[in-house]
Amino acid sequence: MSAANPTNQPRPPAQRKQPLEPPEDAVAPVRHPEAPAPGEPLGAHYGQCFGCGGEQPHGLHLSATAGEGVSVTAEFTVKPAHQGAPGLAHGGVLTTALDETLGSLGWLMHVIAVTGRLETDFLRPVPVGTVLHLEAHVTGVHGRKIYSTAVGRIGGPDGEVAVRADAVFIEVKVEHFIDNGRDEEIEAAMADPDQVRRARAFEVNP
Ligand SMILES: CCCCC/C=C\C/C=C\C/C=C\C/C=C\CCCC(=O)SCCNC(=O)CCNC(=O)[C@H](O)C(C)(C)COP(=O)(O)OP(=O)(O)OC[C@H]1O[C@@H](n2cnc3c(N)ncnc32)[C@H](O)[C@@H]1OP(=O)(O)O
Repeated sequence: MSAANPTNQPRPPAQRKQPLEPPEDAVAPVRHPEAPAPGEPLGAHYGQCFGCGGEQPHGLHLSATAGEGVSVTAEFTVKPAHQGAPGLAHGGVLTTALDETLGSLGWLMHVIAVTGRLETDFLRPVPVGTVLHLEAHVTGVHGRKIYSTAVGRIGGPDGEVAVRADAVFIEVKVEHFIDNGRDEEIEAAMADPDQVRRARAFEVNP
C-alpha cells in the first residue's frame, strides 16, 4: 500500500498520472509569427512572479531568451537564499527554475499554459554561486496539452547536466487567473496596462 493511495483502489481517470511523452497523434509545436526572434530576451510575464519577476525580492530572477523553433534558454544564479543543505541549492528551487523555463515556452506559441505535471531528475548537486544554464523545448502538442522537456547544466552552457525535467502544460485562457487569483493581486494586475497587454497578447492566436 502506498501512502498516497492508502486503500490501493484504482484511481479515477482524473487522478491518474498523465504520461510525459506526447501521444502518437500529437502534432509539432508551431512558432507564432510574432514570437520574439531567436536571441531576444523574453522578459518577465509578471513582475511579482517568483521565477522571473524583477519586483520579487525573494525570487529566482531567472532570465529567459528565445531560441530557434519552440525552444528557450535561461540562466539562474543560485544564491544563499536558495540553499537546502549547506552550500547547495534546494531541489525544489531547482525544480522551480525548470518549471519557469518550461513555462516560458508559451511565449513562443502565444499560448498561456500552466503546469499540469512536472517530473524532475536530480543528477548532480548544484552549489551556491553556480550559474545554472537551462534549455527547454516543446516535444509535442495534443489539444490543450503541451509536452516539453528541459535540462539544466553547470560549468557553462555546454557543461554537465545537473538537473532535467519533463512536463505537461495545459493551455488556459486569461480568465484562469482572473477567476482563481486573489482579488488584491488580480485588481493590481488589471490596473497595470502593460500587464494586461502582455496577458491579452497571448489570446490573438492565428
Ligand atoms: C489581466 C490579469 C491577468 C494576469 C495574468 C498574468 C500573466 C499571464 C501570462 C502568462 C502566465 C502563464 C503561465 C505562468 C508561467 C510560468 C510559471 C510556471 C508555471 C506554473 O507554475 S503554473 C502554476 C501551477 N499549475 C497550476 O496551478 C495548475 C492547477 N490546475 C488547474 O488549474 C487545472 O487542473 C488545469 C487548468 C491544469 C486543467 O483543468 P481544466 O478543467 O481546464 O482541464 P481538464 O481537466 O478538462 O483537462 C484538459 C486536458 O488536460 C489534461 N490534464 C488536466 N490536468 C492535467 C495534469 N495535471 N497533468 C496532465 N494532464 C492534465 C486532461 O487529461 C485533458 O486532456 P484530454 O483533453 O486529452 O482529455
